Amino acid sequence: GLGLTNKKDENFGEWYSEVVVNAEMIEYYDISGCYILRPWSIGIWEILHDFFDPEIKKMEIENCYFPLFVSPGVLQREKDHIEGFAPEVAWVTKSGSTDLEVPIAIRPTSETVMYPYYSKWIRGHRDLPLKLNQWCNVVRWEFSHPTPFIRSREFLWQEGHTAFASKEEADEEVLQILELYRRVYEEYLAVPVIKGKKSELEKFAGGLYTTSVEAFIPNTGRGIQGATSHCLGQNFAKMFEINFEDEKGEKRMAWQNSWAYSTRTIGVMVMVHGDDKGLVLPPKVASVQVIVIPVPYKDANTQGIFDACSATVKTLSEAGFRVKKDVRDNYSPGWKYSHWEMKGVPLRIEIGPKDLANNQVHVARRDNGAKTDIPMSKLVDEVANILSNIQQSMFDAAKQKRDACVVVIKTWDEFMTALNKKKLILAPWCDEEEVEKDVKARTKGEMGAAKTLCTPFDQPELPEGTLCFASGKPAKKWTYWGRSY
Ligand SMILES: O=C1CCCN[C@@H]1CCCn1cnc2cc(F)c(Cl)cc2c1=O
Ligand SMILES: [Mg+2]
Repeated sequence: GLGLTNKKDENFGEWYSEVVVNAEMIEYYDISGCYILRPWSIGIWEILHDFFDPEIKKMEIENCYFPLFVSPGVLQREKDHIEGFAPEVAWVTKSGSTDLEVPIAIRPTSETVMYPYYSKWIRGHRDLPLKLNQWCNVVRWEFSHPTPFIRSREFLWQEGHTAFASKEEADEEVLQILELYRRVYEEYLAVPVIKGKKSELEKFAGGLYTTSVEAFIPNTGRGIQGATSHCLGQNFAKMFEINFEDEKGEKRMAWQNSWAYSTRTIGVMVMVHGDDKGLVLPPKVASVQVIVIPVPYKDANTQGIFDACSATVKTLSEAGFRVKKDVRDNYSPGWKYSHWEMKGVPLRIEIGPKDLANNQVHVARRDNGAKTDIPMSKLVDEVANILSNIQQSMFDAAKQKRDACVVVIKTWDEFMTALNKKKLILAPWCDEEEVEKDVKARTKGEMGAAKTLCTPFDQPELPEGTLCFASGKPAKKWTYWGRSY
């Protein structure tokens, strides 16, 4: 039948896999860790792009496209950050039946592809700031459990790579981009996120500091990095000789940032909002916001009903809504209700003989199942109100649920209790790397170790004398901890 066989609160992993397939977002592919992204998910990706791309253009960031392939010499240039990643680099070793002289890597990220050319293009201070972005795919041959959207061997992302004359400019942009990532999650995907700074252990090793927006999946009790905005400092400038002559003729090294969000955003949205009837789409990212379904009854003015459906589609699309009608004659209305509920369409409009007679439509909300009648004369305004109410209430519900998972702790025992109850833990920490490593070692297990997720910019009051939950040393900051993806 049409329904899901797995329940979200019973077996989450199987539920998730079923939803992404039944909602026609994903098709599994014969190469492990790779997935087909069908229109229902690419439609979401396009809507997020259509928000983010104009925003970075306002910041005078330009799009470009660098090659997929990385020559080995260049990849090895960035010693300290790639050595840990080497096993996940995919290589082209042959063309046809002939071995390549030198194997070529496929980009897992594009620093080493782009920065030799940043070095060439940046000579004087007038060449700065250089601000480029690319929308592309990247390949990382990960071995940990693949999950559609969340962890795949190939994924789509945007990667921004910017270079400035001063640290101040770089610092400012890091936070501007992070705010855009917050908006992607909170204003579009209706997913609450926490803005913060990564610890020294969790940050991008090649950079100076890493900021991120952190989401949380209540069902698994795991945090997930939603998007990331790094200040690279002058580390890559040193390595790739990206320097410039300043106004005084002094030779200076550029200050750089890099930042990305990926198709992982879509998976987080599915996990947070989905229910036992399938996907639940926030209206702002729904490629179909309203589905119109005719409910003919015997021969009661069937043509009139179909005409009313067409008129409703016309009125709503002219008002700027993304609306479709499902007039297929080989499916019953009931089948169509389940089908479009599975696909998560925020609002269903039904038109039957009674609706026709009363010059009204009957609507059903996907998020809370509420049903009501709307006079045709008020169609546009009512649909607008309902869709914006759905968007807001989905965010509010997700935020309430996430906040209910947060536990503030002071001691190790409280930490372990909260961890085993799948909570998002806010703890006072001495900010020492050795202590973080120690917590990882002490919480190792098949569920994965606990780690820091971020140190939130929004710091609660830290009373004098508060001690670190793990080391007993004086605490320096409140930090979010938990298991993660
Ligand atoms: O997160 C971002 C934003 C967009 C541009 N890149 C940075 C850092 C990416 C870290 N990272 C992440 N994964 C990697 C995997 C690899 F195989 C290799 Cl060789 C390198 C890396 C790697 O540097
Ligand atoms: Mg990785």
